[in-house]
Amino acid sequence: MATVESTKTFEREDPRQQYCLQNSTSLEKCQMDLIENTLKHPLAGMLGSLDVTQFCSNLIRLIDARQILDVGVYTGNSCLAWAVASRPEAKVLAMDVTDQYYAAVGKEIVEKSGYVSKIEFHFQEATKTLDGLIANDRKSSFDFAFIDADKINYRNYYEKCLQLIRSGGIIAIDNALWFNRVLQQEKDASTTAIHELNLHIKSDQRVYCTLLPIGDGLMLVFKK
Ligand SMILES: C[S@@+](CC[C@H](N)C(=O)[O-])C[C@H]1O[C@@H](n2cnc3c(N)ncnc32)[C@H](O)[C@@H]1O
Repeated sequence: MATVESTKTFEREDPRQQYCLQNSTSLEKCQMDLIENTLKHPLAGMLGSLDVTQFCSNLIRLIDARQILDVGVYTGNSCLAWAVASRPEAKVLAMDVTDQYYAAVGKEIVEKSGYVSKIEFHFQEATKTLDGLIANDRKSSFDFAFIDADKINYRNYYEKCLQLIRSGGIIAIDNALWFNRVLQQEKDASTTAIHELNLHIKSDQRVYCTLLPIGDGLMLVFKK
């Protein structure tokens, strides 16, 4: 097993963060290989924070999630992590508007990892994939959802995932602090979308929530 290393600049530069990662469960070699390959990609900043990926893997283990939604594949870091963390018969439905990053960086590693049969990829607009699942009677049939795609659509992803998740299931929303921009007075469109979703979730009577300051902020939503 490879040791957990940091991926984001703010993780690499913070000794406290380093210590936490070094004393958390290690990732499998296929995950570390995928991370290393992704760090060479020009858009490596899109790679999920390691502490978030690691923590969500343990949530998946905790609730024994078997039907998992992954909104935003990029090179495959998050969907591979959910496939590793879940039991062999579990399925991860991974969606992205494009397969270009996955095809160029992650595909070969994921296909050799032994976990690829657990992942079903849908490369099109994520709202279309989620609407298709809702129309196909998959409401309340998923245990865990990870939202990490375009921020402007976060509210749409949240509402659709909430329909698809069962009572007692979890929705994890990444980048909930958006590099602390949610704290600033002036907000661009993505920051406003994230901030308004945080406020909406906080007052949403259908769920309990905790906004954690790990990675770039992780909003955890527990469906009542
Ligand atoms: C931050 S990256 C995902 C990172 C990944 N979850 C990880 O852990 O490394 C965001 C991804 O969302 C995808 N995306 C952007 N707009 C989208 C849309 N409308 N529908 C689906 N995916 C979209 C991008 O192509 C990109 O791959």
